[in-house]
Amino acid sequence: MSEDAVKAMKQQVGIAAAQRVQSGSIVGLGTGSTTAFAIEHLGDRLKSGDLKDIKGIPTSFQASVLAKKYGIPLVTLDDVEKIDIAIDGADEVDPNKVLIKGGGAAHTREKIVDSLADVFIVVVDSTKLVETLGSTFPLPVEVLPVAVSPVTRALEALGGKPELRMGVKKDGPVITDQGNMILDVTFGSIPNPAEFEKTLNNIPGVLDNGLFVGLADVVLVGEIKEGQPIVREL
Ligand SMILES: O=C(CO)[C@H](O)[C@H](O)COP(=O)(O)O
Repeated sequence: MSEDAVKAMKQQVGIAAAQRVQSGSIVGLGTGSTTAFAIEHLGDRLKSGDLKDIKGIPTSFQASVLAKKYGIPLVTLDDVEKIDIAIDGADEVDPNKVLIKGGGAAHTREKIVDSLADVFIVVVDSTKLVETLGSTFPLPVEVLPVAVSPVTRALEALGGKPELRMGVKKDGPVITDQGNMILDVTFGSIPNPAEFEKTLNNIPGVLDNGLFVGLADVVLVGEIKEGQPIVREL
């Protein structure tokens, strides 16, 4: 599939999710290129007056920068008791709406925000749909820098092949918004994600992993049909 086609699907699905936000809502703002289209569209709706009085809770510096660019007022988790709706992308989605996230190294904060939302909408293009999790994308695990070596060994003992994520246009490892590091772990497949999510998070030094189990309420999928981007619900 061409880059332009993937971008068109991401844009369409981002816009579709932003259309579901109602005035007065507290909105969790996810991270990534698909959510960026949703944030932009929320800004457009605020500007046109179609949407009023929303407040965003960003899941990363990226989301916060985009929200400011598009005029979305921001609040923190200390300011609100609940989040009405969260919109976030994913790297893999299985038929049970279980996700792998963390391609943007933001999954720890994303899980906090997405799990607090009354409605969590996942926005993906059709290339993200898989039968078995872990088959196309390694599982990101956020790790305290001092624990990278022991956590690497623990992940290997669980059958994974961990690789320290390295920066692009930066020498050395990727440092997350929280000051930690990311191990991208290839498992080949993850047949029991609910149990595995807990097993991984029990390793001392692991902050959180990219498995999102039982959190997604709605998955919107961007597809190309007869040459045009369309959106359907999984
Ligand atoms: O989990 C994420 C960031 O940590 C992203 O939502 C995920 O990587 C999808 O990104 P994109 O929309 O750019 O494909």
